[in-house]
Amino acid sequence: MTVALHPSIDNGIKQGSGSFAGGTLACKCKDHPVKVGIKGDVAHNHACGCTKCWKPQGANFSVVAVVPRQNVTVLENGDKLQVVDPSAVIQRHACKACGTHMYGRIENKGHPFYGLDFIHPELFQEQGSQAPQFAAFVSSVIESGVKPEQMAGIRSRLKEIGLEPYDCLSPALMDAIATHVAKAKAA
Ligand SMILES: N[C@@H](CCC(=O)N[C@@H](CSCO)C(=O)NCC(=O)O)C(=O)O
Ligand SMILES: [Zn+2]
Ligand SMILES: [Zn+2]
Repeated sequence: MTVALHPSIDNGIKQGSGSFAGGTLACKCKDHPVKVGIKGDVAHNHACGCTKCWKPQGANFSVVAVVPRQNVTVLENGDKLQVVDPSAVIQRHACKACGTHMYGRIENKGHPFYGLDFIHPELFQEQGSQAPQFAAFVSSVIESGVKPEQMAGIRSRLKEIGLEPYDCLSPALMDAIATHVAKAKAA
């Protein structure tokens, strides 16, 4: 049996339509689900192995992407949201009843990714948003209980479905962070 990464990618990556206009994220509650509206498509969608990103039951990875914060609007049952860890860089607003993370927001204006919110595209009620592009924080799955000897199988399965595995973010995003830091130092 192949290793379970995440239900939305375990049967292969479904490409986005390229013209996704946005949609509605819904939490897992049957009654009074939290709904969050997203304008436009997501960017930098990736599988994330870190311990902080929300993973559906049984998954070793989350699937998480960014959108401009002004494109995110809580539509329904926002009273059920609470911040999981107020000390984290990404403030993840989760449903108190089912635990689903609805959006993660960076409040530190000096952070390289300030202005972007982190969301989980699998929660869209609509199809066609950007597909995952790479896998990040792969080694971090060990912190959630994966055995080091399972890592070769996990990395080869990620490659098999077309997600290059990285142990932090992708080179493009790491370069963007370093560029931001260099500019901040020079200023
Ligand atoms: N080994 C740690 C890594 C946690 C981590 O740094 N996660 C990244 C990526 S989250 C989405 O890509 C991050 O930026 N975290 C900031 C935050 O979570 O506030 C672990 O696994 O816990
Ligand atoms: Zn819920
Ligand atoms: Zn993460």
